[in-house]
Amino acid sequence: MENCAVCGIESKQKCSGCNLVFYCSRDHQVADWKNGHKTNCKCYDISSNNILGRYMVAKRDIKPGEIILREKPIVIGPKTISNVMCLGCHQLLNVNYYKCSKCTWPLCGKSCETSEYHVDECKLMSSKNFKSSIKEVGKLESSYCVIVPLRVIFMRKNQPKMYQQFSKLVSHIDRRISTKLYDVLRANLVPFILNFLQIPDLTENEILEIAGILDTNCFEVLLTSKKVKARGIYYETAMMAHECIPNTKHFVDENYEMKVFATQMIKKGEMILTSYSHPLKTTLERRLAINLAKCFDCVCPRCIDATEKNTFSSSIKCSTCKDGVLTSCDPLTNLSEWQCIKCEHKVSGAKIIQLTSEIRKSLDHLNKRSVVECENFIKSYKKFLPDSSVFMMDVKYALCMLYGNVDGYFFRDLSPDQIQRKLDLCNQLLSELSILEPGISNSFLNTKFELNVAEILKIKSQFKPNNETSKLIEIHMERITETYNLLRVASDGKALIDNRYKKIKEESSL
Ligand SMILES: C[S@@+](CC[C@H](N)C(=O)[O-])C[C@H]1O[C@@H](n2cnc3c(N)ncnc32)[C@H](O)[C@@H]1O
Repeated sequence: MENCAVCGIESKQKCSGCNLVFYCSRDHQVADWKNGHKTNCKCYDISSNNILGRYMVAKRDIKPGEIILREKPIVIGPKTISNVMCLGCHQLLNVNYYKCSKCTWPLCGKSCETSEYHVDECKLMSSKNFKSSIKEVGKLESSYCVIVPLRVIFMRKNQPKMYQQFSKLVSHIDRRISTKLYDVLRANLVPFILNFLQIPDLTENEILEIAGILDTNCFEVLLTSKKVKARGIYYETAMMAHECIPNTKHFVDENYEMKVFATQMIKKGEMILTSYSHPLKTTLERRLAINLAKCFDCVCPRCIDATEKNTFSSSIKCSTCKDGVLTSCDPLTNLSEWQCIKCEHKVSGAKIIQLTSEIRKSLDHLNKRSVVECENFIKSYKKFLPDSSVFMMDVKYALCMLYGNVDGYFFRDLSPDQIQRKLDLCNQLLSELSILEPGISNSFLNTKFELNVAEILKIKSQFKPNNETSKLIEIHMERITETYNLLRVASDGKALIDNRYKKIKEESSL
């Protein structure tokens, strides 16, 4: 029993937000909320050290699936280089887009001329007689690089407190300033804001600092159902430090609200971590991308371990003994030699980089909607890549989703061999994902969902309906429902999941 935070008497009820403060009654809870608990009601603290800067730490044990925080962006808009998009609602546009009648930037329609995101920039640009040079869709446009910095500059004037918060974020400008991208920004973004828009009381350094903060801290805002592909600053979310095997996942909902949830148990005092990269990239790829985008060298437990927790997910098969796999002799040095764990044959780092970049290119061009192409990829690369390679896992994940869900491979079309193939792929993937993306990540849940789908299809294809098979199907259906409920919490594409769930429910009751 704890004491009520307001009157001190013994109380059982605790705040369901932070689980840390107790109240004797609803009235005292409401009073405390108004009195300041609203801003303190968090399950995390922000700490800092010399290496990470600020980072998030759990104030109490956080269970898998628990929402750690929700927040709206302090600024949102197009990426530095973007496909043609509406500056009002941020959806990608097709050929017949509308041009703002005042500033001529592409919009989805007249209604977005007065969108809260667009009005300030529209007023300023039209007063300067700006004409957008964007002509065609399907091309990446660099002129979008001015929009988010401009929105931050408006924040500086209209919401000074928020801007103060924004300016405390890291920019790594010292490292960025000598890059090609910042040469381009200095030559285009800076004169546009200072000379063309003539915004007063602003220097070149301040503009580049804003760009640096955006590049270091923005999250991708991806809403597949609404065709939105933008970036935004989520202040609290940005406090999470990086590890390549994180303990959280996040997604942005249709109101641009960020939700961060725990994928594993996070014990009191442990860091709350996100990944700035992708789990299905090799160590070299992840470390290079993080260095470029976030300006630090990752030395997390996955990166320093050449075997990546015995998954060998960045490894290449040894062409000498054909039995072992090659791992880097020093995973923190890009050009380090690689050596076979069985025959000790050595290969230069340059050769490994060349081979993996060729495989990456081939994967980037692969049509992941085609079962045949995905199966062919696996066949062709089997001689170079172990089953647990990130490239293989990527394609296997696509296949797990394709069997049963696409034209020519719907439930009724699958042969017993194809059902078994789906089952094997799901099982292989789950054992690897449980190490590289443990807990309730989207890919783990989707694979688990599809594994139980395959189990039901197998039972139905092998046995005549009877009490025993009905019971087995029921067990798998229960597991599917459990996974479906978690998936609905953990992702934004709810319609797609609902559809998959409806289909298997119908199939299992036939
Ligand atoms: C999105 S910010 C995180 C918040 C930031 N630490 C702050 O104080 O505002 C990303 C930056 O945090 C630091 N950081 C995060 N994770 C790190 C890690 N694992 N190792 C080193 N630096 C890290 C790097 O400076 C990185 O560019």
